[in-house]
Amino acid sequence: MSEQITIERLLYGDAGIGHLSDGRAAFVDGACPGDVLEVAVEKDNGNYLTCSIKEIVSLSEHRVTPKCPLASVCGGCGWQHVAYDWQLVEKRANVVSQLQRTAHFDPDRAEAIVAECKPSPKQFGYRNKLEFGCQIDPKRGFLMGLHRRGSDDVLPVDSCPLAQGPLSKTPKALKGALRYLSGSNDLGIYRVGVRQSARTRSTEIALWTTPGPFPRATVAKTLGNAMKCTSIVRVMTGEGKKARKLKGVELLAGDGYWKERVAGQPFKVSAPSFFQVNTEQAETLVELALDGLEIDEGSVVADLYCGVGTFTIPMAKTGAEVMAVESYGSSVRDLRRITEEEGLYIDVIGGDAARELPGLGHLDALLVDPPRAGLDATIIPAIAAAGPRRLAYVSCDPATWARDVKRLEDQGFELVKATPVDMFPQTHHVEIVSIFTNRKN
Ligand SMILES: C[S@@+](CC[C@H](N)C(=O)[O-])C[C@H]1O[C@@H](n2cnc3c(N)ncnc32)[C@H](O)[C@@H]1O
Repeated sequence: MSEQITIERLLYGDAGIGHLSDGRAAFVDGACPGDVLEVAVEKDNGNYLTCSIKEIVSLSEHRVTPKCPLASVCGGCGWQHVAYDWQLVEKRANVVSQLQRTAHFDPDRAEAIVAECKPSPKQFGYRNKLEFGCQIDPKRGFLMGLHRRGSDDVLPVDSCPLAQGPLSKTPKALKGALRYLSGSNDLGIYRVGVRQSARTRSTEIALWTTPGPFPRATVAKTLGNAMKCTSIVRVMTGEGKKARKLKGVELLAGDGYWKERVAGQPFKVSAPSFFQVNTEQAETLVELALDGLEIDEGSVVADLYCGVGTFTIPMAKTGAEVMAVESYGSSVRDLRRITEEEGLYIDVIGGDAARELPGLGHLDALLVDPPRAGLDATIIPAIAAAGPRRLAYVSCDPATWARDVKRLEDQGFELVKATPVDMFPQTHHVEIVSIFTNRKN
């Protein structure tokens, strides 16, 4: 049985939402706001229905033709069929809606606080990194590709239009070389990451493998012949559930790190370390956060979840006294190396942010940029106790961010500005730079 609906908006995901005549919410993958669709119910999830498109009655004015022929099946970008200006509108609307629903903001306050979404200078060709899943198929042999939408299956691809310049064409070259290398024996490669900078020309291939014998010289030679790169490394981790546990990094050829420049600042990044994938928009994040923190020479500040120091280094260059906390060893080592090379004094602390914060004493300003899960509940009172006059919270997940906004406001902070930044055009993802003042200061 099918029914006609109009799509009202996009969800924080790949689906659009409309309502059936009985009032129930219908989530429709691949829909665009303004589309009039004949849809069929595929699954009743209790408070919403998953529906599929049976027929397009009329197309929305916000629809465009996707650039990539695999856009409807690839898990990489679910919004390619939506015009870019409308993607920005929907991203901002998602942030406003989370403030209302999760942080219980009055609609007028939420609208006033959330700025326009900052567009990415590049709508395609913006990614400095591509990551491919690999598997050995009993019939087809070694497979490498992106993830098929809604599954863990590998979708073989030859190129990706989200990647910058020559990086977009690397899947084809790499796939051929790795297929050749894996022809006679399984090398245990389960993921391949390639980072390439448009600014420094540095290109690194990282092969993520399980431990075990590995023909290092042959792999280095074959990959080096397949594509121009400045570094090739093997990252060894545990197997299955232990895949997050890093067992070591082996240099196969070249530098052993990837080089990028953000706002003139060079960074040398090891393969396992996190780095923002849209370099130009990383500069927007830094600018917004530093503007909001209002720090200057002599301020005592901290950067929690600091990674390799995207925010830490510019903070230190203001002349402020900076403490930086990061739990991942590879990033801690990268930040210490940059700090030394730049001749900066930064107290780089390797450890858990919630555990380390109480030991940092009083702070004039604080920046937090946690992973998707947001802030651990135990860190919120410690942030209040540190007493920063200004707090910048950078987030990649509007739902956990809005939860934490509520908790921070309950502890005496006031959200004064939130700017969505589009780091990931053609996808539902959005980054938020939010600034809080401290009512107790
Ligand atoms: C979203 S990234 C941000 C990194 C950095 N601010 C940047 O922009 O490049 C989050 C970082 O938090 C680190 N992290 C995750 N959990 C942590 C914890 N409990 N304590 C400290 N750092 C943590 C991760 O390793 C990662 O480097």
